[in-house]
Amino acid sequence: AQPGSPSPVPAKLRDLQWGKLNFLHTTDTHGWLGGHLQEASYSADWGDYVSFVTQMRRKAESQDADLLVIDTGDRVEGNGLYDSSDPKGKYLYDILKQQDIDVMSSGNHELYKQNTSEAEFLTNVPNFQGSYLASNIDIYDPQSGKLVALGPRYKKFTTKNQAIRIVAFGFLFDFTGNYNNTKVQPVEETVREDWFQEAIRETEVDLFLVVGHVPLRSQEYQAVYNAVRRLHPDVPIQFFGGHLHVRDYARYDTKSSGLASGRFMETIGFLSIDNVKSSNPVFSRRYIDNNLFSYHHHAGLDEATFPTEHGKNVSRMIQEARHALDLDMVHGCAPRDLWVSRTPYPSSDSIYSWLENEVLPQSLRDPLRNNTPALAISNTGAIRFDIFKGPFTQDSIYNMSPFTSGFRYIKDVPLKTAKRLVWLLNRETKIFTESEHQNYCPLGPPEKCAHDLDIETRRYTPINSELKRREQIVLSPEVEQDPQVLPGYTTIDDAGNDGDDTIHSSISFYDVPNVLQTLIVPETTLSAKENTSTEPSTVDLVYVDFIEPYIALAAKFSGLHVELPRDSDVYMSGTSLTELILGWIKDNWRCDKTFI
Ligand SMILES: Nc1ccn([C@@H]2O[C@H](COP(=O)(O)O)[C@@H](O)[C@H]2O)c(=O)n1
Repeated sequence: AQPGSPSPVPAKLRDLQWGKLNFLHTTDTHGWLGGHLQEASYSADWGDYVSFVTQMRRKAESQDADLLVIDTGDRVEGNGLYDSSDPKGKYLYDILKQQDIDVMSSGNHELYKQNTSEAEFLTNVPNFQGSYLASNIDIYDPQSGKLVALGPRYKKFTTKNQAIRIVAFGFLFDFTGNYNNTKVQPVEETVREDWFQEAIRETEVDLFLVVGHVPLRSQEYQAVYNAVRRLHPDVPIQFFGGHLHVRDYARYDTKSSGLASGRFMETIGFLSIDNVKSSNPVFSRRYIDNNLFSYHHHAGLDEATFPTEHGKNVSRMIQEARHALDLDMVHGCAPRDLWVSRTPYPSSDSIYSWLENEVLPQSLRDPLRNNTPALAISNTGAIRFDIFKGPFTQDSIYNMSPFTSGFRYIKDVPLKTAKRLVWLLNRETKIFTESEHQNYCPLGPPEKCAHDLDIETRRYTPINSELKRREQIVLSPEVEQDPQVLPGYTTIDDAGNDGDDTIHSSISFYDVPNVLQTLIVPETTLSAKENTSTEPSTVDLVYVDFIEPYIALAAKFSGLHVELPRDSDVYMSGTSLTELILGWIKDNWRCDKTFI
C-alpha cells in the first residue's frame, strides 16, 4: 500500500471457493493503481495486487489448478496518476504492465480521445502482446494511416495444469462516443463476421471465455451468448464484464455465467469453475475488497510472507510517480463530506447541490459576456467521486473531476426554452431512444445507469424501453451500525447475497439526474421589470462541451432552432470544469488547525 494510506480494519470474511479453473478480475480501474488513500477498505495498490496474483498462482499450482487474470478496460481517466501527467499516462502504462494479465480488452475511455487510443495501440497492446484482444475495435494506424485491428480478434489457448482448451474474445459495448481515429463495430454485427463464425465453430474447446467492457445484462452479451449457444448447447461460457461500475454476477444458464467487478480498484473479482469438462460445471464467485487484510487472508499468508519483491518494486514505482506528480499537494480542506450518490439530491451533502449553489454561481462568468445572465448545465457523469472532509489534494481533484472539458454557450436563449431543454435532458428516454448517440447513460454516472437498469433487482430493463422515471429511491435502508461491521458493498446478484468477501453494513444509494443546472443572474443585469420576478427573459445557455451532441438533440425537441457547433461559441476560453472547481476550492476551503 502507499505510504499514508489507512491500514485495513479487520473484518469478518467469507472464504474463496477454489475450483480447478480460477480467475481474478479487475475492471474500470480508471488509473486508481495507487489504491484509495482515504478509504481503508480499498487501500491496497497495484503492487499489492501483483503480489496477490503471484501468491494466488502459487496456491493454484499447489492444487494442480489453473488461475487466469483478466482486465476488462477503462484503465485510464479518473485519477491523478493518469490524468495529471504530461503526456497523460506518462507513468501509468509502465506500472500497469507489471501485472501478469492473461486476457484483457479495451474500455470506452481508451477511445474518447485520439492520443489515448494511440497510446493504447502503440504502448499497451504491445506491452500485453498475446493477452490483449480487440474483437470489435479498429484504429487508424498513426504511422501508416491504414485502418487496422486494435489487437488480435480472439485467441485459442490451453491452460497449463488442467489442459482446459479455451477460445477467448475481447469486446467493447456498442460505444459511439469514440474519436474518429477508431471504429467500434456493434457487437451484434461482429458476431456475424466470418472470422467470429469460424472461431465459434471450433470443436476442440472446453470453454468459451468472453471478456469485455460490456454490461453483463446487455443486448451485446445476449448476442454473443446466442451465437455461441446456437452451435454449442453444452460448452460452458464464462463472461467477464464492466462499464457500469457495479459488482454483479449473472447466471445465463446452468453452464454459463458472467462476473462484473466494480470500479476504481475497489474490487478484485474472483470466479472459479470446477468440473469444466463435465456435464455439471460448478461456478462460484466472490468480490474481494481491495485491501491487505483480505489479500493476506485469501492467500493464507501474513505481513511478512505475503509481499513479493516484484510487488514491492511496483508499489515503489507508484510512490515515485505520485511524488513526481505532487499528488499529495494540499489545495485546501473540505469542511464536510460531499457525496455523488450516498445522499439525496438536492441536499447540503450532495456534491451536485454544492456545484449548483456555490461553485458555479460564484465562478462561472465570462468577462466577454458583460454580465449576461446564464443558465449553466453540466452532466452529472462529469463528477466521478466523492469529496471527503479534510485535506483536498492534487489527487482529489482528478478523482472527482478528471476530464478536460471546457464550456460553450448559445446566446439569447429564452429562459423558458432553456429550462425545457434541461427538463428534456433529465427526462432522457424520448431523446435517447431516437438518437444515434444512444449508449449506456451517456450523461450520468455509470452507477446511475446500473440503477436505471435495475441491476440490484437483477431485472434487465432494455434501455430502449420507456423507462418509468422514479423519484429518489433508497436502495438499501440504513441499518443499525454493528461496531464490528463497517459500511461497504452488500451486493445482491443472481447467486444471492453472499458474494462480497467482507461482511459489511449497507450504504444508501440515491438516484441523481442526468444534468445539473444553475441560473446565474448578476444583480446588475436585471431590469426593473425583471427584478420583480428575479428571472431574466433570455440567457446564455452555457454547457460543458462534452455534452454538445445532447444539447443539439434536446434543442431540436425543445423548439430551439440552432445548429451546433456553428451557433455556439467557447465560454471562458481556456478554462475547464476541473480548473474552475479547483480555483473555487483554493479560494474558499482554507485549512485551519482542525484539519492539520
Ligand atoms: N470526457 C468525458 C467522458 C465521460 N464522461 C462521463 O463519464 C460517463 C462514462 O463513464 P464510464 O466510466 O462508465 O465510461 C459518461 O456517461 C459521461 O457522463 C464525461 O463527463 N466526460
